[in-house]
Amino acid sequence: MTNQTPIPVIINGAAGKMGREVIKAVTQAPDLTLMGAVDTSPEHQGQDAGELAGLSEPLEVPITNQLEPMLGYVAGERQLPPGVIVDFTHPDSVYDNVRSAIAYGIRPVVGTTGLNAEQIQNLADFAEKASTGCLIIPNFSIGMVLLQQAAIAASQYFDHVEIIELHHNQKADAPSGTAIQTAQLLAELGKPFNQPLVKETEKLPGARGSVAEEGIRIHSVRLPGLIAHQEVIFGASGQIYTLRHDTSDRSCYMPGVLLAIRKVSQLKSLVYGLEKIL
Ligand SMILES: NC(=O)C1=CN([C@@H]2O[C@H](COP(=O)(O)OP(=O)(O)OC[C@H]3O[C@@H](n4cnc5c(N)ncnc54)[C@H](OP(=O)(O)O)[C@@H]3O)[C@@H](O)[C@H]2O)C=CC1
Ligand SMILES: O=C(O)C1=N[C@H](C(=O)O)C[C@H](O)C1
Repeated sequence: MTNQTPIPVIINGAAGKMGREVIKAVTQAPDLTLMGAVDTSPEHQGQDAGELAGLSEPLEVPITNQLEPMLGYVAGERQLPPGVIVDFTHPDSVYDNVRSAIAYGIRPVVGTTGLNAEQIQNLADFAEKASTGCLIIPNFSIGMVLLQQAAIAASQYFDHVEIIELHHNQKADAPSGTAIQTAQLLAELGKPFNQPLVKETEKLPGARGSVAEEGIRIHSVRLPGLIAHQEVIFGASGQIYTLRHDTSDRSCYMPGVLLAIRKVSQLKSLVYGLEKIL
C-alpha cells in the first residue's frame, strides 16, 4: 500500500472537533496525503492545519473557506488517484457540500449527520448518475456497529424497545444520526414495536420522546460532560435487556474514517452505513 501514490484528501470542517482528529489520522497514514483543509470558521482562516490539530510540525496546509476552488484544485491533479473529501461540518451545509464534491469528481466520505431521507435519496441519485462513490456513515465506531448488530438480533425476540441517545450540548441535530439509523435497522424487520396497552397522554409535549419507524421511540439527552452515548433498551414480561455504547474519545472514529477514505474510490454509487464496508 505504501508504494502506491497516496490518495489526496480534503477535510471539510477541519477546524472542528472531528476535523482536528481527522487531520491527525490522515497525516499519520502513509497511503493518504492531506491536500486541503476547509472550514468556514472566521478565526481559523489561514491557520496551518497541523498547528490547529496540535501536531509538532506544520503541514503547510492552510485552512480556507473556499470549498469549490479546493475541489477544483484537487480534481485537477490528474497524476494522483481520485480525491476524497471527508465532511464533518454542519447539518445545514452537508447536502450542498456533497453535491459540489460529486460535481467535481471528488468522492465524499460523510460523517456529518442531519440529512433527511429525501436528501439522502437525492444524493444517491446524483452519485449514481455521476458513477461516483459516496459514503454516508452516521457512526464510524466499530462498537456502534456491534451494538446495532446485537440490537437487530434481539429485536426478533422482543416487541418493545426504546432508544436513549446522550450527547454533548454543542450538538446541532436531534435525534442523533446514529439513533435514527439504529431505529431504521430494527424497523427493517417489518414488525410494529411498542403496541400501547393504555391510552397515553403527554402532560408535557415530548415526554415520551420522538417516534421513529415502526413505533420505535428515541429520547435525546444533551449535557456538558458527555461525548456520545447510546442505549437500546428492550423490555418483555419480567425482563429488561440493555445494550449500551460509550465514546470516551473521538479517536474511536478514526479507524472507520480511514477505512472509508480507502474504500470510497472503489464504489460507483452511494453507500449508507459503516457495516456495509467492513
Ligand atoms: N459519523 C460519525 O461517526 C460522527 C459524526 N459527527 C457529526 O459530525 C458533524 C460535526 O461534528 P463536530 O466536529 O463535533 O462539530 P464542530 O462544530 O466541532 O465542527 C464543525 C466545524 O465545521 C465548521 N463548519 C460549519 N459549517 C461549515 C461549512 N458550510 N463549510 C465548512 N465548515 C463548516 C464549523 O465552523 P463554526 O464552528 O464556525 O460553525 C466547525 O469548525 C456533526 O454533524 C456530528 O453529528 C460527529 C462525531 C462522529
Ligand atoms: O455529534 C456527535 O458528537 C456525534 N454525532 C453522530 C450522530 O449524530 O450520531 C455520531 C456520534 O453519535 C457523535
